[in-house]
Amino acid sequence: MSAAADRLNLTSGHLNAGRKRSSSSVSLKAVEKPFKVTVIGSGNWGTTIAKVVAENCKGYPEVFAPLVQMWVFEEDINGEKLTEIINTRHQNVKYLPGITLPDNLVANPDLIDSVKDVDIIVFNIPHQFLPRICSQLKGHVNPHVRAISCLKGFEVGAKGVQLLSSYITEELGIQCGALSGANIATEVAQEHWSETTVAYHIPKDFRGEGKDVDHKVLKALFHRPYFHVSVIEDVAGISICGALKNVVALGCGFVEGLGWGNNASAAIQRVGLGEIIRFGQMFFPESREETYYQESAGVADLITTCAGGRNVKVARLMATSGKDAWECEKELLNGQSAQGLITCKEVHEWLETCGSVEDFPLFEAVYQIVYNNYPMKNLPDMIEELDLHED
Ligand SMILES: NC(=O)c1ccc[n+]([C@@H]2O[C@H](COP(=O)([O-])OP(=O)(O)OC[C@H]3O[C@@H](n4cnc5c(N)ncnc54)[C@H](O)[C@@H]3O)[C@@H](O)[C@H]2O)c1
Ligand SMILES: O=P(O)(O)OC[C@H](O)CO
Repeated sequence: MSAAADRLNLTSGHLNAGRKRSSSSVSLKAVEKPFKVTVIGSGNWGTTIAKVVAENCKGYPEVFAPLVQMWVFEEDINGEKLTEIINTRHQNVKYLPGITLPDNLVANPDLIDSVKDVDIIVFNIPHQFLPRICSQLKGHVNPHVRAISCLKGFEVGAKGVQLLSSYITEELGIQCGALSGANIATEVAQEHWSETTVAYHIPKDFRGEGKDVDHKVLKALFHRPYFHVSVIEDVAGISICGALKNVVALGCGFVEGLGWGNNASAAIQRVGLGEIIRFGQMFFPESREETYYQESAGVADLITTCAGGRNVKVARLMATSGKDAWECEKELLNGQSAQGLITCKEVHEWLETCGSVEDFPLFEAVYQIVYNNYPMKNLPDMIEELDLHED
C-alpha cells in the first residue's frame, strides 16, 4: 500500500485558535488490526455516543472494526426487551426516543460478553453505577485495552476524591482518558453542531502508532461533522468541570424556579465557575486553568448545562413545586439521572473530611438545600455569609 493510500484524512474545517491541542485535520495511518470498540451504557448520553462511535467505526473500516457493541442494562418495555427493540427497530425508545441508530450498533445485555476481545471501551453510565460495573468487569479486561470515560462525577471514598478515569484505571488496570463538553445529548443525537473535548495521556506501555490508541485514533473515533472534537492532555481539568457544573446548575435551577431571572442565574454561574477552578487548584493541581476557559468541557459546558440540562430542570421543579429532589427527578426524567444531586453530596463529604467546606459556599449551599431542606431564598445570604466568614 502506498504512503498516500494508507493514510486517512479527517477534516473538520474547525479552526485551531492557537491552542496547544490536536489538529482539526487528522492524517491517520491505517492500523495493523482494526480496533474493536464497545460502549458500556445506553442511557440518554450513552446511546448518543454509541451512535457517534458506530457511525465512525462504519466510516473508517481501516481503523475500526465496523461492528460496535453497546452494553444495555436490560429492561422490559411493555413486554419487550429493550435490547430486542434496539436490535430490531434501531431505536432506544426509552432513553433516546425518535433517533434512528446505525445498524452496525448492536445492543448486548451481557456485560462480560460485550467486552470480549475488545480494544477500546467507552464508559457512559450514570456515575453511581460505576463501582458495580467495574467490580463485575474485573479480571475480564486485558491490560492493553484503552478506555474513555464520558461520565460526569467523582468517586469519593477511602482514597479521597478521585477522577472517574483514575478510578477505572485503578480498578481495571487499563489506561483511561475522558470525554466531556457542552453536550446536551438530544441535540447531539439530532446532529445539531456542537463541540467536545477528549483528554488522554499516552501510557508508558504504548505500543506505537498504528498499533495502539493515540490522539489521532480518538479524534477519528469521536469526531463527526456535527460533533467537533479537540483532543488535549488535561484529563483532570475536563473531568472536574464536567462533574461540578452539575452542582452549579442545581443552584441556577433554584433561583430560576424562584422567579429571580437571568441576573440571578448569571451570578450563580459566576460564583460556580470560581469554585470549580478553586476545587481543581486545591485537589487536582495537575489540572490547567486555561482548560476551564478555552475548552468546550469548561465554561461552555457550564453555560449549556445551566441553560437546558436535566439538573437545572429538576432544581426548577423543586423550587416551583416544593417537592424533594428525588420526586422531581422521577417525575421529570423517566429513569434518567440528574448527576448533580449525587455529586453535591459527594463533594460535601469530601470537603468536610478535609475541613474546606467554607472555601466552597455555593457547593455547600446546594448540598444543604437538597439534603437538609434549607430555604432556597436564603441562597444569596448563604453564599455571602460564608464569603464574609472566609475573610
Ligand atoms: N444526557 C446528557 O445530556 C449527558 C451529556 C453529557 C454527559 N452526560 C453524562 O453521561 C453519563 C451517562 O448519562 P446518560 O444520560 O447516558 O444516563 P441516563 O441519565 O439516561 O441514565 C439512564 C441509564 O442508567 C441505566 N441504569 C439504570 N439502573 C442501572 C443500574 N443499576 N446499573 C447500570 N445502569 C443502570 C439505564 O439502563 C440507562 O441506560 C452521566 O454521568 C452524565 O452526567 C450526560
Ligand atoms: O442534562 P445534564 O444536566 O446532565 O447535563 C447534560 C450535559 O452534561 C451537558 O453537557
